[in-house]
Amino acid sequence: MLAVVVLARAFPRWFALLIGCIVLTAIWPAIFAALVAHLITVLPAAARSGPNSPAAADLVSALAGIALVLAAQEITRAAYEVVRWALYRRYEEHLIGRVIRAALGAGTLDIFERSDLAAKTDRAVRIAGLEPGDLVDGLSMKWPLQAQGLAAAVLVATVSTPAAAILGLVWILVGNRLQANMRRSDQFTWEDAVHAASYTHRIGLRQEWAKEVRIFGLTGWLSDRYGCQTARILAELAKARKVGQRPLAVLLALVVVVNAAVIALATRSDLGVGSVVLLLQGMLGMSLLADQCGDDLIEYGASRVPVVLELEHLVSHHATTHSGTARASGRPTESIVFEEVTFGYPESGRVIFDRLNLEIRAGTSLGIVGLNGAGKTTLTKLLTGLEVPQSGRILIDGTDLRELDQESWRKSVAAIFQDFVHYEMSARDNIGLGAVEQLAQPTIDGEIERSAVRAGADAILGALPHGLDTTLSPRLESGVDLSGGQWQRIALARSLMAVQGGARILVLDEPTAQLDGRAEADIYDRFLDLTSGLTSVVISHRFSTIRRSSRIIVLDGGQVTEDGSHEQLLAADGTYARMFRKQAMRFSSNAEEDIDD
Ligand SMILES: Nc1ncnc2c1ncn2[C@@H]1O[C@H](COP(=O)(O)OP(=O)(O)OP(=O)(O)O)[C@@H](O)[C@H]1O
Repeated sequence: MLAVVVLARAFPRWFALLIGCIVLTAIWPAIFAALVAHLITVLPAAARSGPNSPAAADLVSALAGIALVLAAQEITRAAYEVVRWALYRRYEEHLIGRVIRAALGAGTLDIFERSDLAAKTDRAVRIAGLEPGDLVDGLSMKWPLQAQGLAAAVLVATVSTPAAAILGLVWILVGNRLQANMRRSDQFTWEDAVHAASYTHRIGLRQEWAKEVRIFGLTGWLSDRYGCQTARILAELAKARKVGQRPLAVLLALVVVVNAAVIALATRSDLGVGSVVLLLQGMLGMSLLADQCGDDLIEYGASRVPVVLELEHLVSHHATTHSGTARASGRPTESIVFEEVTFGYPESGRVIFDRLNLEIRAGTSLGIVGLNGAGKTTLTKLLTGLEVPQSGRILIDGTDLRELDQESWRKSVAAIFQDFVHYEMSARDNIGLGAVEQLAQPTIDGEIERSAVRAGADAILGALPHGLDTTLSPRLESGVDLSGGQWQRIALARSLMAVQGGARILVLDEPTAQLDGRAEADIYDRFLDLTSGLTSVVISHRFSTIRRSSRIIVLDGGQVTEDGSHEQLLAADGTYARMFRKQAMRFSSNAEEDIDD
């Protein structure tokens, strides 16, 4: 019912049209039955009294009426299909759009990380997108049949009201029992078991997992596991279906008895032939009151709505606690200050930063060094507002980040993380999404090409078979794949688009790890040039990259343990100097040159 209310409120006019079509779909067969009964009644008199008699005229009118009803039925059916399809598409777009808006509206990553929110988010994202339009299809199947069943009951009532009432009651009881049986069997199948089985089969089929699945020889294991999971679903289904069969059998026996009783009474009474025909047609039609056609689709489609509403509720509550209204564009002009910032990921129990203090002057470049897990990425997530400190403040030109409007703050920040997205879209979109509001402008291709040149990605674009229109995915028709290093240059070009679009802070979290040392050095030389005047934060395990930053900090144990230029840190002869020397030795022996201890 809730899902129907959501549907009707979202598209009141289309919903009203659907109801109109359903009512017509039910009315035409009832009128048809009444006309046939009338035809049978007048037929003998018309045959007796000749072609010019009133009875013959009556017969012709009945025939014309039948022809009109048949035509009207076809027209209604065609209109019904148009309305059903339009409502289906609109509703799908509406509900999936609500999930996307809710998931993105959260702003921070809490909805994926906090256990009380993550499970609900995952469920909503997983379930809500799965053909919510089935609700419309189900209603479009079920309601016309129910309406036809009701119209048939009216026909029976014109002959005998008690017969209509008793038959109606019995058929409704049968319908309810069938529905209860179906619900019981669906409860098991729709949710987690199906999800688990579908995850298993996806492991075997996803391209990004294909190498590992083959190398570890998982094929047999996966198909066995999938087979077991499916067999379990089917066994549970069969078990669930057995329950409730006995009361159903009793009800069906009652249907036979009541129908037989009504027919016996009708043959004994002095009903005319027309009334008997009407009664029989009505009795036949009343069985539609118990029809289950469309029920599973309705259940399936309607089950999407509560999870979407729940996600919206959670996110709206959460979003208001984390977003302010102060304008962020143009900031920072002075500084970013971490003041006594304490942060740990929800659920982990581990404190990553304990009263961290750090000032980043606007317009400077900061390099961050630290061992794996020291909190480098976490620091940039706090800076970009993706995570919120448990205590302490992050001040942007003296204003608490929480007081800034988060949407405009995000526009001020361009960040490329280690796990940046490989969009299965055109090269144009892959770069242009850095400044999404410019994507529709006619000058966008020129801007994209400029960013590509700056990121050293122009040669990659030049080699694409359809230029910027080429889809960067081998999975899609005429799409191409890129190497890890080529993807990184594309991602860099995207971040430079964001800078062109007005971003004042650029965060690069090791997006060049797959480039060779020389290519990386080349990119960073350009990068520092291009970002001079902007605030940039670079995380890298390579000293050849990090040493180019005017200021470098070492993160250790949730604190800044060293702070200075490359030369100053070498002179201080601390952790940085030790790590640098170790890497320099490896580098000179042509080995891996990552920061590692
Ligand atoms: N979403 C998360 N939920 C829980 N713990 C997390 C999450 N992300 C990171 N962590 C943990 O927080 C700590 C800091 O992680 P972070 O990614 O910031 O380190 P890092 O210095 O960037 O490491 P690396 O050099 O390996 O990239 C690690 O112990 C990590 O396991």
